[in-house]
Amino acid sequence: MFSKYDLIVVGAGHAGCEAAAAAANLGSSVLLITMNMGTIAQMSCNPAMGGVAKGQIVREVDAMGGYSGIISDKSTIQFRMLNKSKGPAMWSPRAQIDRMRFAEEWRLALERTPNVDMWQDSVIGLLVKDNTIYGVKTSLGMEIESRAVVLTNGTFLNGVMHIGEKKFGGGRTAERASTGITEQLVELGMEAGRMKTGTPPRVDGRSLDYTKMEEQWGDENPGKFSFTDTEVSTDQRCCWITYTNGDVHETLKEGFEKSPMFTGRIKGLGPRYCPSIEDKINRFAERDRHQIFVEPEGWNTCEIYVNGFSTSLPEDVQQRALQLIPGFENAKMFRPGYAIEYDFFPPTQLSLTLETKLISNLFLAGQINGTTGYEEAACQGFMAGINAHQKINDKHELIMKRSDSYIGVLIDDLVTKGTEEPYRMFTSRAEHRLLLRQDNADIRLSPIGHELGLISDERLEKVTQKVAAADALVKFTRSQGIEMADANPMLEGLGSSALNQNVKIHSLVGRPHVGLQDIIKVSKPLAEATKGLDNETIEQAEIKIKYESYFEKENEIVAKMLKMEDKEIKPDFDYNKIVSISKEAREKLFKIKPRTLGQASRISGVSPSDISVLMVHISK
Ligand SMILES: Cc1cc2nc3c(=O)[nH]c(=O)nc-3n(C[C@H](O)[C@H](O)[C@H](O)COP(=O)(O)OP(=O)(O)OC[C@H]3O[C@@H](n4cnc5c(N)ncnc54)[C@H](O)[C@@H]3O)c2cc1C
Ligand SMILES: NC(=O)c1ccc[n+]([C@@H]2O[C@H](COP(=O)([O-])OP(=O)(O)OC[C@H]3O[C@@H](n4cnc5c(N)ncnc54)[C@H](O)[C@@H]3O)[C@@H](O)[C@H]2O)c1
Repeated sequence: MFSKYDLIVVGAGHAGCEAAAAAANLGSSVLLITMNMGTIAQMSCNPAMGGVAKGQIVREVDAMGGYSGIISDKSTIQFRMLNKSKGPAMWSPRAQIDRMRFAEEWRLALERTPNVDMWQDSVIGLLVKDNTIYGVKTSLGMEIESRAVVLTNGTFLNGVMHIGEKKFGGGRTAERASTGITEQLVELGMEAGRMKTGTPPRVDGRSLDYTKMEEQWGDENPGKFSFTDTEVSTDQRCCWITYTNGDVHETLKEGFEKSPMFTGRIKGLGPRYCPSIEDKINRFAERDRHQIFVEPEGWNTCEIYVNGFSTSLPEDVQQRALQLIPGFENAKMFRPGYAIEYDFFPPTQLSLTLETKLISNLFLAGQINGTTGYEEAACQGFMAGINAHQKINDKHELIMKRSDSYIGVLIDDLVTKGTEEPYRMFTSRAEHRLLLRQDNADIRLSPIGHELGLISDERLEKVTQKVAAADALVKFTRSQGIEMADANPMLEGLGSSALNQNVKIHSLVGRPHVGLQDIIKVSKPLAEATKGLDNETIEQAEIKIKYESYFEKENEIVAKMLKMEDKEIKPDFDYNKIVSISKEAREKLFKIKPRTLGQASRISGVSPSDISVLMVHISK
C-alpha cells in the first residue's frame, strides 16, 4: 500500500510536525504517522508559546525556516515581551495561544507542504536490521519502509495517568498510550527511564467572577515571533491573576493521603521548575499564597486554563479547593488536572545530530529525550528532521554550537550531560546568552537556514539589509549631535538629568531609559534618517549602541573558547590509548563519544586534568 519513504516521522506533536516539515522542505519524501489526526500539534497543557528562554528558541527555529513561530503568530490571542525592564538578553516573547486554532494552523501548514504524507495509525515496532532502521510496524499490521525514522512519541510511551487514587493507561487525557517501542528498543540495547508531568484543571469561564481578579492585558504594542511577514495581532484577550490562600491549601492537604505523588505511586521524576500546587504547598510551606494566572484557551471558547494549579489530587478535592480561590466561588470544572508518567530515553544515547548511537538512521526528538515544553520539543524535531535528511543524502550534519544558539545549548546539554529530571530551557543554561538574544536570532541563524535551503534568497537579503541599515544608523548617531534645547524637555519627561552641552545622539542613547524612539520625536535629523526603517531595525541599532562593548567582550571570550571547543575528536578515537586519564573519564568518554574537546570538557566526571591530557593526544 505504501511505497518506500525517505523519512517516517512517528508522532505529530510539536517535535514531529517540525521534523516532518523540515525534512520535506529539504526534499525528502516524508510519511508522518500519528495516532489521531484530530490531535495534530495539540498543546497538551498550557495554551502558550514562548516565555523566558523558550521564546528565544521559537525565534531561532523561525530564523532557520521552521514553522512554530508562524503558527504561533497566526493563533496568538495575547502577546507580551517578558522582562522588558531587564537587558535585551533577557527579553523573552510569550504569547497566549488559541489552542484549537494553533492545531488547525499546523495541520493546514503540513497539508500545504509538498512531500508530506500523513497516516493515522499507531506505530508498535521498528524494522531494524544490522543495527540500521529501515521502517516501522503499525497497529493495523503494516510494515512501512523508509531510509530513516524520527521518533517523537512525547508522553505516550507506556503512559499512565493519575487522578488521586485512580490510575489509567493513556498518553494524554482521552488518548491511548503507545506500547511496543520502548520494549523493543530496550531489547536492542537502549536504556529507558521514567518521568512524570502534570496539568491543571480546566474550568468553565462562564462560572468565574472576574471582578475579583486583577486584569492582565498584553503589550500595548504587541510583537510577534516570526521574522516573516505574519501579521501582528492587535486584538487581544485579557488574562487575569488571582491567588490561592490558606483555606485553599488546607483543603488541598485533605487530599494528600490519596495523592499519587505523596503515596509513592508515581515513581518518575517531575519538572522541578513547574511544580504541582500540592508540591508548592509542601515545599514552600512558608508561603501563604501562590499566584494563579487565569488564561482563556482561545478566541471563541469559554474554557479557561488555571495556570499555576497543576494537580493530580482527587477531582473532588480539586473542585473544593478551586472554589475557595477568589473569583472561583462558583467555578464549574470542565476536566480535572492529572499527572502522567511516561518512558523516555536518556539522551546521552544520542549523537549531537539526535541520531541514536546504537541504531543507524534512527533519530529521537522531543519529550522522548527527557525534555519538557513545546518549544524544546519543536527545536529538536526541526534539527532531527534536518539531520535525518542530510544523513540519508550524504550531506553534512548540522550541529549547532552553544555560542550560536539556545538550540545548540539544549542539544549539547542533553547529549553531553544527560538529564535526570524533565529538562526545561533557561537563559542561565546559556553561558553566551548575551549573544543569543531573541532580537538577533535572524542575524545569527538565517545564513544557516539559507545554506541548507530552508530560507529563501529574498529572506536572507532582508536580514542583510537590516544589519546594514542598523549599522548605518549607529554610525549616523556617532556623528549627529543633538541640541540641549531639543533634548532637555524630553530628558526631563523620562526622568533623566538635563544636558549642559550639546552631545552626539550616540552618547544620549547610552543612557538608561533613553531610546532612539524618544530622540526621533525631538530630533529632525534623526527622524529623517530613520524614515522608512522598521521598528526592528531601529531597535537593533539601539541595542548595539547601548550594549556594544559588552557584546565585543563576549565575542572575544567566544573566539578564545572556540579554539578549544572546535578541536575535533574522531568518533572512533581510542581512549584506551591514553593511560593517564581517570577510569571514570575513560568510561564516560567512550559512552558519550564527544565530537570536540569542548564537548568532552562538559561531561561530568571528566576533569580539567583529563582534558589537558586528551588535548595533547588529539593534537598528535
Ligand atoms: C499533562 C501534560 C502537561 C504538560 N505541561 C506542559 C506545559 O504546560 N507546557 C509545556 O511547555 N509543556 C508541557 N507538557 C509537555 C509538552 O506537552 C511536551 O513537552 C510537548 O508537547 C512535547 O512535544 P512532543 O512533540 O515531544 O510530544 P507530544 O506533543 O506529546 O506529541 C506526541 C505525538 O505523538 C503521537 N504518538 C505517540 N506515540 C505514537 C505512536 N506509537 N504512533 C503514532 N503516533 C504516536 C501522539 O499521538 C502525539 O500526537 C505537558 C505534557 C503533558 C502530557
Ligand atoms: N506540567 C508540566 O509538566 C510542565 C512542565 C514544564 C512547563 N510547564 C508549563 O509550561 C508553561 C511555560 O513555562 P514557564 O515556566 O515559562 O511559564 P510561563 O510562560 O507561563 O511563565 C513565565 C513567566 O511569564 C509570566 N506569565 C505567566 N503567565 C502569564 C500570563 N497569562 N500572562 C502574562 N504573563 C504571564 C510570568 O511572569 C511567569 O513567571 C508554564 O505554564 C508551565 O505551567 C508545565
